[in-house]
Amino acid sequence: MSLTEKHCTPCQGGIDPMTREAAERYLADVPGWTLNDDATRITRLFKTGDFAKAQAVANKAGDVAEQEDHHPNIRFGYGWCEVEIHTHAIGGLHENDFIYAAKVNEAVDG
Ligand SMILES: C[C@H](O)[C@H](O)[C@H]1CNC2=NC(N)=NC(=O)C2=N1
Repeated sequence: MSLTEKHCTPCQGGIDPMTREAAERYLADVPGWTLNDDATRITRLFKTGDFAKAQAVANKAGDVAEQEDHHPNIRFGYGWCEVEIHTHAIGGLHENDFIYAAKVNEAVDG
């Protein structure tokens, strides 16, 4: 099953975040996203060209968050929007983060 066919499941903590090796395998399925230095979060920087398109990306990423009950940090400005996600409950990455990233890609890139 592809990541876009899955749904984020509630994560209450009490489990370990995924390893860097696991995260690197998932990363191959979410083009444009990068892993941070300590493998605890993933980020995608969208270059949009103007403010309205950046705001539209932020809104789409926000809509996916509410649909999936999995919430990113979003920053945007003129010509750019950065979406960053990790699983607060475990202080690192879970499959939910990659499901979220895949759905943002689908919403923004089509
Ligand atoms: C019950 C519900 O799934 C949790 O409160 C969710 C809400 N959204 C969340 N979003 C993120 N990014 N991490 C979480 O641990 C998280 N927890």
